[in-house]
Amino acid sequence: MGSTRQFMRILGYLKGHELEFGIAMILVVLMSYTNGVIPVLIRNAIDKGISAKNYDVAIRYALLIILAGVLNGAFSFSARYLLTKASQHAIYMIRMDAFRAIQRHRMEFFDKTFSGQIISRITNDTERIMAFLSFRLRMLVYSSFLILISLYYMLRMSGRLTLVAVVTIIVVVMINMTYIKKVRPIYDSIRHQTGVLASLVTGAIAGIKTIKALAAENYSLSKFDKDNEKLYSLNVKATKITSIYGNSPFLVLGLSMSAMFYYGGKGIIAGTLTVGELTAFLTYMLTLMWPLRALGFIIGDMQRTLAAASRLFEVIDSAPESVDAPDAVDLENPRGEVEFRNVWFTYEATGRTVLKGVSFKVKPGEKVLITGPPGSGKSTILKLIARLYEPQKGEVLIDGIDVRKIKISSLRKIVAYVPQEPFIFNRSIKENIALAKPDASMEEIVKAAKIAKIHDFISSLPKGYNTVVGEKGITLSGGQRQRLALARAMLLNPKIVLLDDPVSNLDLETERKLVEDLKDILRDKTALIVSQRPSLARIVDRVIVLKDGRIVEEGKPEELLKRESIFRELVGGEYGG
Ligand SMILES: Nc1ncnc2c1ncn2[C@@H]1O[C@H](COP(=O)(O)OP(=O)(O)OP(=O)(O)O)[C@@H](O)[C@H]1O
Repeated sequence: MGSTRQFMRILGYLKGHELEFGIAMILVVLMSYTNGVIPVLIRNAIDKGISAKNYDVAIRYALLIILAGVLNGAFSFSARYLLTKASQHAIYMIRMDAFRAIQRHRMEFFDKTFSGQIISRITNDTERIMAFLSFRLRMLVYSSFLILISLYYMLRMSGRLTLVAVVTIIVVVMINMTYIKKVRPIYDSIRHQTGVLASLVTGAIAGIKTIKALAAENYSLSKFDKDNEKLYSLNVKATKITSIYGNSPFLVLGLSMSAMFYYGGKGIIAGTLTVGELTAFLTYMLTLMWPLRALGFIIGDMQRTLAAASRLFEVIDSAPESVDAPDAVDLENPRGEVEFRNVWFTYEATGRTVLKGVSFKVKPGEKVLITGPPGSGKSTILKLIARLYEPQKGEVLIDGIDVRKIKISSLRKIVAYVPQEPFIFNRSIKENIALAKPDASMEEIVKAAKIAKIHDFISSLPKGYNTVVGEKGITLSGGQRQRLALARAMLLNPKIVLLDDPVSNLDLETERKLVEDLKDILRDKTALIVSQRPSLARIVDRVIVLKDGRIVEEGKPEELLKRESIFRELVGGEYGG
């Protein structure tokens, strides 16, 4: 039942190309006919032409055989073209749907799902559906009709020989289905193992500096060797099964042809069968061999195509339709006030409660430093304001409105969130800055870069804003990455800025400069900065100290430093320098 639904849903993606698909299927049926009729033509050529010594008739049938072959080729070419075109379009639509759905998914989905699995949905699973629509379905229809047409003509010639053919058909299809069942898990392991090797190589390349620095090449090599060996053994195993099962249908064919010779020969001697008819039977067996093997393969593999479809559709269906609540509002002219009211939060992936009744209020334009030991929940606070996650209990409010009631498009303009390790895409600097507003003018981009104080650096590059950064472009230093991320955040002129550890991994001098500039960058903005670095305390109005998901201290930095405080302990003697 579920399978039929998946199947119909796949076919549904052919919308707009139904005519091409329909014509292609008719052509496939015609293909089966032109192929299935050839043995009959051969029979006639022999019986009515050669045996009757009527060469004109023999030549006429020979020409008809050629015509059938030419038509078969033309039908095959057109059907393949039309089907591939229609199914490529269907796959294009499925991929778009899947990608759109993936983007709509909540952060919890990415916490729980391996990225490799998501990639596999969009690549392997769609490929499988594609193969089904363009190739397997064609083969299924072609083989089924060819078998039916052949059986029809065979039955008209000899019931006994047809019985031999039917037994052969059943045995060959069953051998191929068994083969697929046996070899499938091995091919799955091969695919998995190839993935393992690929990720080992990726890891080794990404971590090449560390590997070389630690002289860990041999360890890396022996790990690779072990997995490579596993892949080798699996391939040998698969080849063994393929050799056995790949050849046994020919043995069955040989036996059945011998049976046909036996019964057919007897028939010819008794005058109940003609030489042409026996030749036609033997030709049918040879013609059917390939379609029979394909049929076994397709039937054996059908369930997997449907499983791939159901995995893919699940990713599509489980994505929320819209992140906006029906009564969500646009927040015009925000003041920039942030408030947490008794917020409790647990990450679904681990079930750990990381915020336990957090309440605080940040006034418009106020700058707050959130500090505390590692893992105390500081970054989580920022993620809740940006609504990457939602609290299970309590409320996060902006200007007194629950963030869940603010349209996400509006929230993204008001709140700029710069994560701890901002991702730099392998594109131009211009595109990297304009991520949140791809149609931003050059003026806006330059303005944002100037605010983040990275304009001078960009201008000094030979290709300026068109310089490609990231993996295959120039490599940015830690400070430059942070500033690029800040420029990206400033582009929409947000009222609230959330900075997650902006100075981690920076050397002291770069840190000093960035902190100094942040004073300017954050002017007129509400800012929440997560950091354990004391330098940032100099530019904030207030400090919130978090420990184990609870606020344990709050106050002006200079006041906290004067008295015995956790903050003073955390900062030690570093503050003020
Ligand atoms: N996506 C996630 N899924 C599950 N657990 C998470 C996730 N993100 C963070 N955590 C866990 O939640 C706890 C709080 O994390 P958070 O990043 O908020 O702490 P933090 O105080 O910012 O830490 P640090 O200073 O080390 O960055 C940590 O124990 C962390 O391991």
